[in-house]
Amino acid sequence: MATQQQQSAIKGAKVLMVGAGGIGCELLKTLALSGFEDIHIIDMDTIEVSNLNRQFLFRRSHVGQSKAKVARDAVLRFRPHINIKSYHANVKNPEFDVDFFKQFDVVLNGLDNLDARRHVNRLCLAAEVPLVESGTTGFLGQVTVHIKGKTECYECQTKPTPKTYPVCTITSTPTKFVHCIVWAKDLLFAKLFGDKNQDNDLNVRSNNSASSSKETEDVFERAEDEDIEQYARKIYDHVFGSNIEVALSNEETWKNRRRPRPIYSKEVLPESLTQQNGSIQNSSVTDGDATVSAMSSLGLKNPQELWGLTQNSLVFVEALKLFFAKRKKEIGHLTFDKDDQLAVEVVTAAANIRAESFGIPLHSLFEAKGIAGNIVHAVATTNAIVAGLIVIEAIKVLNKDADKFRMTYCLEHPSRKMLLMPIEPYEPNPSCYVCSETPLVLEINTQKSKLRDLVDKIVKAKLGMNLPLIMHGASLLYEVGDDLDDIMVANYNANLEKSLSELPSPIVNGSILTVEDLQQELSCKINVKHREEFDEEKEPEGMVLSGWTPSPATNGESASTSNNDDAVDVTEISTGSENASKKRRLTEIQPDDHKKEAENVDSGDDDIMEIENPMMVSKKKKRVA
Ligand SMILES: Nc1ncnc2c1ncn2[C@@H]1O[C@H](COP(=O)(O)OP(=O)(O)OP(=O)(O)O)[C@@H](O)[C@H]1O
Ligand SMILES: [Zn+2]
Repeated sequence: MATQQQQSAIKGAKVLMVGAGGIGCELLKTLALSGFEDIHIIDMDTIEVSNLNRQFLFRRSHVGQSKAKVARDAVLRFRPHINIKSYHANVKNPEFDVDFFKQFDVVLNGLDNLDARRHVNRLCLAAEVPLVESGTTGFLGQVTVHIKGKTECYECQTKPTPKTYPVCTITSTPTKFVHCIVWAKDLLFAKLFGDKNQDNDLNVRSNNSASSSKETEDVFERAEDEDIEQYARKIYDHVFGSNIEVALSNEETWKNRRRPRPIYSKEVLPESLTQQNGSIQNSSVTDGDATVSAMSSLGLKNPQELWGLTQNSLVFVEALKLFFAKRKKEIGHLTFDKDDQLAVEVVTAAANIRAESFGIPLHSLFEAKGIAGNIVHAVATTNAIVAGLIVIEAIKVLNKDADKFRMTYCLEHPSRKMLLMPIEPYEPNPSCYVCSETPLVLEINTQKSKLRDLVDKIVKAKLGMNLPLIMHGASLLYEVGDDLDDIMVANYNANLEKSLSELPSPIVNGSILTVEDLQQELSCKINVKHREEFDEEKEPEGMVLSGWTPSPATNGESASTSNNDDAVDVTEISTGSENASKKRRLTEIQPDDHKKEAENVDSGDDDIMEIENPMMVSKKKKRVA
């Protein structure tokens, strides 16, 4: 039960919730039932059918409507007297500036992406408003409190980078199904349907020795009048047959490895598929229809069924045929999307054929889709627990109970009989470029790299700036904004195409840049070091940003350990219980105190729990005094 003091703090508080999805729905309900009376919600999305299983404020009739508004209306039905204001908008929009954030006593995040989390972190720091950050992945959950100057900010720690695989494992020596999925998605699918000019490590040249031309043909180019099925078979034979033979010819590679088996379409498919079930002539789809499916045109119904080599080969050829017959206009512009059925079919079938070739167990479309789309199925109970923890921390923030703040992990398996693991928050990282003044160091070839490279690869991608401004000494080299006149825009555009050393105020070795984001009110300094060469494999961006040193890892343990070996380029998932218990020992918290807190969140479900990943990092820092 909340004390009198807590109750009045809750009643008088003005809170901002960002995100009205899985966590957000639970959070809004819990806030309202806990006595909060002034709640603002920002969410940019509309409701989808797939949200309904866990975002319980929404019903089928709401599909297509604003999440923020429907969530508001649903809660007002059982708490009509409170004030809830909804914004169907992106939190990165300029109207949500520092002054907007300043009106709140606390900000509560229920987001699902790093970009928006970083943005809100910066606005909370600039506005000096406490932030309670949260995330869930399946059974894993995490809640953290961030208060400027007192605790670490959301960006004090480097976030686990997406899992990557060595190129040669993907192109030549896969040993796991996930390697086949990455190959099918990032190389084959990209080559077939993506931007033709993109770099691609797939061998696309025909090794037909009869071809005399020096520039051997790109097998993936389809001649205007080429029969679609023949084209699909040609691709099949090239990527699963002759490319494997080429790889096999390098004996060194296979000395200590199992040799793959080349597979050709004629071995597994009948001579002509046109009479088969699944001929596209029989399908009734309309041109450009994004719902076309090779599975349905082949009469395959169950996505959880394990297909053999022949079925996968049929799906592969049929899906290619459908892409060229029904979605031709999109070819050349597509990127893999887990919600695009035909794309998932191509990737599943191709990954399975490759897996067969390399002696790797095959997977169903359902499983392959999960791996390709980095899908970790959401667990409603984890969201409910996390929402409860957010409210507990928000109440402590409002009561200024700094010594009671906890970051809490939801565990999958009990650790010391606890499923919720509270850790004392850490103090700010003195070398964090976001909440301290530490300069960054950028190694770059100042003669070759353009200002555009710096803006895209560093300022936007790495520093997460939204409306950047770049200054060198007194010279303004670049800025973005609505109030710029045409001459300024033309100047900045011209600057973007210049190499750094050719700019009106040349950036050379030793230059110090000031980079600012006016909306986030974030400013940082970058010390430039000229470097001639970069390692293409290790430093593919051709520049290296450093100087932002994360605090040292705990006992040499890595930043996080994946518990989902099949997760592809997804932020790695930490094995929650293990990491949290290590942290717990470090921080020497008193179990009883925190157990009480944990028990305040009535999970009602002993089976659940692990840890959420978005912020899962190992660290050893001093505790907040
Ligand atoms: N920049 C942003 N501005 C406003 N809202 C955002 C922003 N980024 C993400 N969100 C919202 O955060 C919510 C996150 O909720 P959740 O993780 O449950 O995702 P979801 O999209 O509802 O579910 P799923 O991805 O599993 O289909 C979403 O409703 C999303 O619209
Ligand atoms: Zn920080």
